[in-house]
Amino acid sequence: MAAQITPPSSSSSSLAFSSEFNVWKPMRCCFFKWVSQFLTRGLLGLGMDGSPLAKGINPEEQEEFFIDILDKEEALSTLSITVVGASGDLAKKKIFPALFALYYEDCLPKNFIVFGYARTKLTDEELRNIISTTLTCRIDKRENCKHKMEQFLKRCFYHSGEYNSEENFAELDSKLKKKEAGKLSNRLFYLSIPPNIFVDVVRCASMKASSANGWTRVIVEKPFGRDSESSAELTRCLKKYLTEDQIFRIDHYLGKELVENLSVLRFSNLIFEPLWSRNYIRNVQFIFSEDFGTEGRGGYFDNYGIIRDIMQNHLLQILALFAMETPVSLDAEDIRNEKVKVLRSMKPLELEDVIIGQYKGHNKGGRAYPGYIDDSTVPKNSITPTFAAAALFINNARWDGVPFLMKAGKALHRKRAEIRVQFRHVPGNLYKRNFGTDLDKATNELVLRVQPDEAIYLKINNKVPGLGMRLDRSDLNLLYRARYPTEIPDAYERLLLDAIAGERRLFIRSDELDAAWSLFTPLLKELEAKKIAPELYPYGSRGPVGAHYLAAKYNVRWGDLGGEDD
Ligand SMILES: NC(=O)C1=CN([C@@H]2O[C@H](COP(=O)(O)OP(=O)(O)OC[C@H]3O[C@@H](n4cnc5c(N)ncnc54)[C@H](OP(=O)(O)O)[C@@H]3O)[C@@H](O)[C@H]2O)C=CC1
Ligand SMILES: O=C1O[C@H](COP(=O)(O)O)[C@@H](O)[C@H](O)[C@H]1O
Repeated sequence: MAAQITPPSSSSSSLAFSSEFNVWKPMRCCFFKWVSQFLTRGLLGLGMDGSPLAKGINPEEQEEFFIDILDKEEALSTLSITVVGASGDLAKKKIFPALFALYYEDCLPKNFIVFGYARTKLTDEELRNIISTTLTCRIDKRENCKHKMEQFLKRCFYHSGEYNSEENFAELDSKLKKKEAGKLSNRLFYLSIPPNIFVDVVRCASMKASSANGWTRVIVEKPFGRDSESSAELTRCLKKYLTEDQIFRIDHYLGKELVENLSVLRFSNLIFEPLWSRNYIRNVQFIFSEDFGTEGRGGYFDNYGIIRDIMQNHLLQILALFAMETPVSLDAEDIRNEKVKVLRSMKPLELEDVIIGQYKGHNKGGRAYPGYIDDSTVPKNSITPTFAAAALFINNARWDGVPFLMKAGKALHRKRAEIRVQFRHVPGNLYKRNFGTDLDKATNELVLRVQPDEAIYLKINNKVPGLGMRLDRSDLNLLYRARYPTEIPDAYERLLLDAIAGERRLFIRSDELDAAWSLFTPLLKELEAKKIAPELYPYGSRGPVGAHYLAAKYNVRWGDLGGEDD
């Protein structure tokens, strides 16, 4: 009987010995052990003669043997990544730098090329000049950085074309083919473009620039529609040209280190999982704040607003991961099945459980900060929310009655994203009288600070050292920069690597998307139909007071506003 193999828990558990296994370096570094375990204990265990194991050679020789196979396979295949919308903000700010970081870390296959595609007329050299300004060696004081950048830029090319022109995509295809030089070609398209042209690009790319002999995948950026109907329509149109397996809907919050760690924390530590329910948890808070406004993205933002921009996707995805039942395995489908179940167990949001706000101009320290409607790309009478707070509930046995609060806002007093878990009071607490009247302040709180300054800390009650019996609140604090010397990779690096590996765990499946929209669509329609005016809050403030009333309605205090840097 073949021995049981446990796939690695990191990003490529779905890699199997299929055609996808046309081998590149990250698999070597990250999964070599698993690969060799599989081969030696699996295939070889089934009695393949001539194997290194059968020949009785040592582990180093085995490793060399497999690396040799991987090298041979790698030499025969290519990866072409086309960034559609290469002239845009996201491409420059995130995608090219993430690709370079992967290259620097030796995580891209030996044969890879990157193509920028957009309408703007640029030469290869001009694209290289533009992107070179945003490439950085992620980790300080790295050797060879300049040389690596030059090598990376030599692999970057540009093709100018219209987004709805099959002819222009056929030209791209010819250029790709030339560079791929007859090897097995895998092609990844990253749609870093406004959503109104997603379908045109997918149509042209799939018809004229799909790989003829390898895989073709498309990373789709948000927004995935504005509501249930438009999202379903987008999915329907994308599926005319692509299968669900080819579509990688990206939510970059799922690629953040602390979000990735949420499941590890919960499922690999005995102390958390037993507490993870209504029996011990009083409420959970998902908080996103930025200390800047829509600067430059007002045109896009005004059509969406903060609920669609942050809550319906980033915060809801984290909530689903937080609240899901234990998945059968770490496989993408098992995890996404559990997330869908949570989303489908939730009550759609109602107006009375939501408050919205919009930032207004404010003078501080002799500086004038503009209001949202001062943005030249925003209509003067806009009532689009730049802040929202909401209370959500999961109607299942684990979470019945527990408020899940979300808060998201732009132009607030600081930049922060965190998950806060507030626990119940200690029943019959022996030290009750030491806490004064405010027992809520004495409950435990677990905080996962997603950014900045990643940390996990647990607020506990502790005796102040000394002869008396005075208690205070202290933190058991896992501050990442103090504990881990390595730089944390950007979310886009992780997600790009996963898309290349065919790992779908951190991408949104279409039924997840439908369930997410079902929760928010009725509310969004009501807000728009009733033209509900947002509560104004000053740029750089802590947001509208309405958020406090909403929390108070459910006996909750926002954990991020507790003082002492919370
Ligand atoms: N920027 C960000 O921080 C984030 C962006 N996103 C999403 O990523 C995608 C890309 O974002 P971003 O780079 O900011 O977008 P941009 O507005 O910068 O657009 C990207 C490129 O698309 C082309 N383009 C822009 N508007 C139009 C239009 N109306 N019709 C046709 N082409 C157009 C332009 O290229 P050209 O004129 O050369 O063809 C532009 O350089 C969007 O879907 C956005 O929602 C998601 C998260 C964060
Ligand atoms: O998706 C989006 O995210 C960014 C915030 O991302 P972060 O990784 O910098 O926290 C937000 O500014 C933008 O409005 C939104 O579209």
